[in-house]
Amino acid sequence: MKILSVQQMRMADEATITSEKISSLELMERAATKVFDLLHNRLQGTPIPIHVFCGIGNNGGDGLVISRLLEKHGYHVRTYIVNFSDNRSKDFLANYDRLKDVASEWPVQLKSKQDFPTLLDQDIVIDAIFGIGLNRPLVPWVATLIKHINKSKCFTVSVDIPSGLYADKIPDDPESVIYSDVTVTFQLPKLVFFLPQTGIYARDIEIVDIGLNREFLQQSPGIAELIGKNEVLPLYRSRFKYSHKGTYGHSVLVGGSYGKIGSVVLATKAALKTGSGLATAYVPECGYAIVQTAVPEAMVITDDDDELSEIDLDFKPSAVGIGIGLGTNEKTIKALSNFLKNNTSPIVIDADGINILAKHPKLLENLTTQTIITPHPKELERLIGRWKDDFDKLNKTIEFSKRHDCIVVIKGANSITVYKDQLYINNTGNPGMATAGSGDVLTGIITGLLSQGYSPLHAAVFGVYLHGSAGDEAAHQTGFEAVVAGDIVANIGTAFLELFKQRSIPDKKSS
Ligand SMILES: NC(=O)C1=CN([C@@H]2O[C@H](COP(=O)(O)OP(=O)(O)OC[C@H]3O[C@@H](n4cnc5c(N)ncnc54)[C@H](OP(=O)(O)O)[C@@H]3O)[C@@H](O)[C@H]2O)[C@@H](O)CC1
Ligand SMILES: Nc1ncnc2c1ncn2[C@@H]1O[C@H](COP(=O)(O)OP(=O)(O)O)[C@@H](O)[C@H]1O
Ligand SMILES: [K+]
Repeated sequence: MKILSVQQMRMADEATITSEKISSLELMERAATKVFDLLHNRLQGTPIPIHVFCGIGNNGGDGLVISRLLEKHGYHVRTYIVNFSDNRSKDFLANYDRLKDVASEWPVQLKSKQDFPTLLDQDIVIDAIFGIGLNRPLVPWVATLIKHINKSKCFTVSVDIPSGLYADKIPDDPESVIYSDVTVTFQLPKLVFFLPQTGIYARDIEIVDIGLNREFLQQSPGIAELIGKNEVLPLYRSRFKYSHKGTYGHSVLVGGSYGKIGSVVLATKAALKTGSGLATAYVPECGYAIVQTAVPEAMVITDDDDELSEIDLDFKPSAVGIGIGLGTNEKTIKALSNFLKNNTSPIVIDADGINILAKHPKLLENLTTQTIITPHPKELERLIGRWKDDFDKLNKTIEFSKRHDCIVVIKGANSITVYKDQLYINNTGNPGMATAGSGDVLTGIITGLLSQGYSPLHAAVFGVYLHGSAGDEAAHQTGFEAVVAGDIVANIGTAFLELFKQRSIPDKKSS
């Protein structure tokens, strides 16, 4: 699913209004009705007090439509107008008039702190103060109103975007943004919902289709792509009946040091479980018995040291995953450096491999095109330097990717794969995956996909998706806390099966 910029969203609005020959007021009615339907569906007429806070722009206009529909359906509604400006939008005013016809109570005008209502814990708040039109810092009393709403324990539903959150930059004051329980967003998700600094405000997202012009949406380049099942299914390459293990490539996992051989075990298992035809672990001598015992399906090549001092292969691997548990001593740096100079196989670099690149940036010149680098935030910082905020982080990563023609997977809750200007935001995974060795499994999965002939970009995007999906399955079985990296490996198969699962249709009652 595409993610558009604010300007592109506004253009999509216009394109819809023109092509359908409808007014913006009708589009507002359509959008807000979708929010009402969702609420009504969940509340089923429950007489809970609902406080609808409306700004004076089109987000506020949506709020007024929602208030009117709630009133019509007998809900206990109180509407507030947050008068942060006299510049009321045309569609806000039209809906203001329409609300007055049905409202049992006149909307309450808020102009300062003295006007704030008391909110009880069990009440519901609809947040329609600011939408994607927020373009400057809040005046102090509106910031205080947002804090007042946050302080209450009301269940808060934000319309389109939590108020106080810019769609395209981080907030001026992190405390002056609505922490919404559910954000009902129009047509497409917003980039800020998936960044660590801003995703915290939109805990749960519901995307409602408001019928924006399909042609425009398809043609619009977007600023990022949200990766879900629909996006990865076309990437999947099926296996042929007359294939053999050679068809699916030979993965080589290079890494490990004394006390860190487990990382290579996890990655090697993951490569095999992802479908690599053959897998070889290249480890120091101390890892020999461990890998042979833990992964009998794999072959092992050793270096006669406790840390790798040479990486010498007498065959060309289909794919290489390198850096896991590697250590960063001088002889290992030399070994990696020599290896990268001569390597022409598709490659994933992780962990200490990244740390070595960060310390010796000259090595970046020797990377094969579209090398995949999979840093966690600390490793990324070593690689690209400090960033001001999450947007700066993305820009610096884009810059790095362009400069070195590499694919960078920024790992985290929503891992983001960056290739030049393109951002792919992953939507699988869970906090149970914040556990030792989880990243080693990802390296193995991506290597396994590369070995089967997936292009580097597809291997990265699909691999990150599968990894998260396997983690979701693991968490489903054990709960977040008990997930260990081995459970993610064990569920890679289920993650593949899940791709082809049809949604179950409820059984028809037998007559
Ligand atoms: N896109 C879609 O598909 C559809 C969109 N729809 C809805 O429209 C929403 C966007 O509406 P919007 O453009 O009227 O802006 P909104 O967020 O209501 O802000 C109001 C105005 O406030 C101003 N302002 C900004 N910052 C300020 C500040 N700090 N303090 C004071 N004032 C400030 C600024 O105006 P300015 O003063 O700069 O002229 C701004 O325009 C969108 O999120 C969705 O809910 C649907 O109805 C239909 C389908
Ligand atoms: N809260 C989270 N939600 C989803 N995925 C997560 C979360 N925390 C970590 N992960 C995933 O787990 C992996 C952790 O990688 P990494 O930090 O390199 O672990 P390790 O070095 O222990 O192998 C990444 O793929 C990351 O995206
Ligand atoms: K809002």
